[in-house]
Amino acid sequence: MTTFVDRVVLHLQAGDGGHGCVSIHREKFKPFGGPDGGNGGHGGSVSLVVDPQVHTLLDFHFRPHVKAGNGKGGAGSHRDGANGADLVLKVPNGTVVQTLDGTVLADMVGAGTTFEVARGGRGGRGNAALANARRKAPGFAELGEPGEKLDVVLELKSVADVGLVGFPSAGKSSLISVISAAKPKIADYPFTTLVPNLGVVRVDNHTFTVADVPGLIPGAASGKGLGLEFLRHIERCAVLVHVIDTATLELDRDPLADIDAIEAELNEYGGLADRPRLVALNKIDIPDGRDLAEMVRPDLEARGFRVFEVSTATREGLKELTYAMAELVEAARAAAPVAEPTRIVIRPTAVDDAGFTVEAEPDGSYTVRGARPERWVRQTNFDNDEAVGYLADRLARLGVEDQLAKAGAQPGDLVRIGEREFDWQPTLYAGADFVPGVRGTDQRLEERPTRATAAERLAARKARRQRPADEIEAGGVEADGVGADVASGSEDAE
Ligand SMILES: Nc1nc2c(ncn2[C@@H]2O[C@H](COP(=O)(O)OP(=O)(O)OP(=O)(O)O)[C@@H](O)[C@H]2O)c(=O)[nH]1
Ligand SMILES: [Mg+2]
Repeated sequence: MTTFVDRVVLHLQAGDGGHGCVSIHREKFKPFGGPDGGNGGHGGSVSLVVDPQVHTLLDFHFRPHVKAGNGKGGAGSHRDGANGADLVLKVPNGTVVQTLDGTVLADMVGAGTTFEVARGGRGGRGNAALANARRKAPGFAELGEPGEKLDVVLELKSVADVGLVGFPSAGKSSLISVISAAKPKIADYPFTTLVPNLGVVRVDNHTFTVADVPGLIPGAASGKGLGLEFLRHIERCAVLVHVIDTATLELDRDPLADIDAIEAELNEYGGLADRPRLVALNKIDIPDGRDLAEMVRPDLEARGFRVFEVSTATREGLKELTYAMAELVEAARAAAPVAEPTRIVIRPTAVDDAGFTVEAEPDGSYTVRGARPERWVRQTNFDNDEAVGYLADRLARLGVEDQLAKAGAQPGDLVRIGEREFDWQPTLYAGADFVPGVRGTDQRLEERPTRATAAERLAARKARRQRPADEIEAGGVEADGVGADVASGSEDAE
């Protein structure tokens, strides 16, 4: 059995970043070589790209779990880990990418359009990269970040100039097969077409695309039959053509009733009222059909439709119909902006990428939100005290501690950053990595001298600078630059 696949749920997992390595260079007679732990490789990301050769989402239906490669860990002797392999998935033109709750992430139109859906985790820096003038041999490295993991819905909305609409078996697929090179399945049972067919039609020097979509039945707009799938494809067509079966044997159907039923569904789906429409009365090669077509023609014209009597079997009337299609398509193109060129969909970066927020929760705890603090927490190996100290320094330097204090946090309060919870113990000074004790431990965990925070020291320094010149002269030599604040570096811009 064929499955209708133009909507799939994909489970994506970008690659994890490799861990950074802790290593110290060893050489004979050089017991204290420098740190030489390499960085972890970045995790591979998952991207989608529009490929004109791909027409359905069927492949994803059979393979909904998608994972990009992990980055390799760093190693000693400054060896960086390899990056994980990126994964590029080919999708049909007109694929809409949504989250499970319906937020549109990307609307992929135009060959080559690319969208990075899941970003790989960053590789952790090795201890060589974390070393600086004061922290000469870090006893820790950063962890690799986990890759993004998310579920998305891919939905195909065909992009065609003309959409053929009509009841099942009206002859839509037959029509596209005779006016274009498309060779869809044609059969005398309803719902033969399950996946939309696109055809390219050339009339003189005009070229346009036509979409043959599944048949429509009353109730389609509320999901009956293949209704919504059908309507989704019509949404992007500039021109609609009603294909009507004039020779149906069903007693309760006639061309006027069919058009009413389909218009009612289009109307209920909404947003399609402005599309120009044509009516193709099909199967006039059958005598009863021709009679009926001639009978209803005046009624349809009275309603404002341009009517064409056609037969896909004998090809009668097709030339006039395709000319009229071309005319409407040209008019629609003239009215609409130029077709979108190939473009790259840029992932919207989180607004607060640079900053962070501190929020007091009703239960008395505090939550810190922000891309950087959350990433730093993910990169921290909590089994290593030195790494934890380094995290504390970074957070203090970013101003997280000051904001927590401002928000009213008291020592011992619960603070949440990303997926971690901490008992808040204010770090009393930042940039304190200059007293290496035992490797992998942080001295500050044992002793907590009461000293000014980084911000307080900065303010004090500014105040000193701003003192009038004469006062400084009178006051003698200023001990500028000497004091606790030498330590606050800026090596962690990242
Ligand atoms: N006699 C005659 N039969 C036709 C004509 N056009 C289509 N048919 C027949 O009508 C039947 C249905 O045709 P399709 O083209 O599959 O109809 P459809 O509208 O695509 O149907 P669904 O895909 O089920 O929605 C087939 O048996 C065709 O051979 C025509 O002009 N004359
Ligand atoms: Mg069909």
